[in-house]
Amino acid sequence: AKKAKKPKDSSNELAVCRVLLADLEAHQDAWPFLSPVRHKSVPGYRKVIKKPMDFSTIKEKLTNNLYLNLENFIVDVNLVFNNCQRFNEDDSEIGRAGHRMRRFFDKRWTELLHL
Ligand SMILES: Cc1ncccc1N[C@@H](C)c1ccc2c(c1)OCCCO2
Repeated sequence: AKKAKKPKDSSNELAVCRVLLADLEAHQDAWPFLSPVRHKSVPGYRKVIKKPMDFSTIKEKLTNNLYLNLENFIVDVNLVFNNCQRFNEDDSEIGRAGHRMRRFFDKRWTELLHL
């Protein structure tokens, strides 16, 4: 027989987003991602990265209710990490920080969702 699917409780999704963002910002490897990349100090960035994203911009969007659900929030967090992988060598300070932050995020949100 078909297993009854658990009803999705979306009421606390935005609270989960706030917890996840606070954890990302507090991480020791978050430093490259805390504020927007200033294209004047990073030559070529504006040309290569079409959709810049960073944790302070995500916080702003969360505060202004621009995320309708957890999915939209996760899309922006992954944009931070995908931009990082596109622009930075894997074997670089920022590249390594990006990989460590992505691993941390993936682990953290699956923990929170499996409570
Ligand atoms: C996430 C990311 N990807 C590619 C380039 C930079 C960044 N992050 C920005 C915030 C940054 C980090 C380190 C920096 C930097 C700027 O200023 C230029 C001088 C070196 O120090």
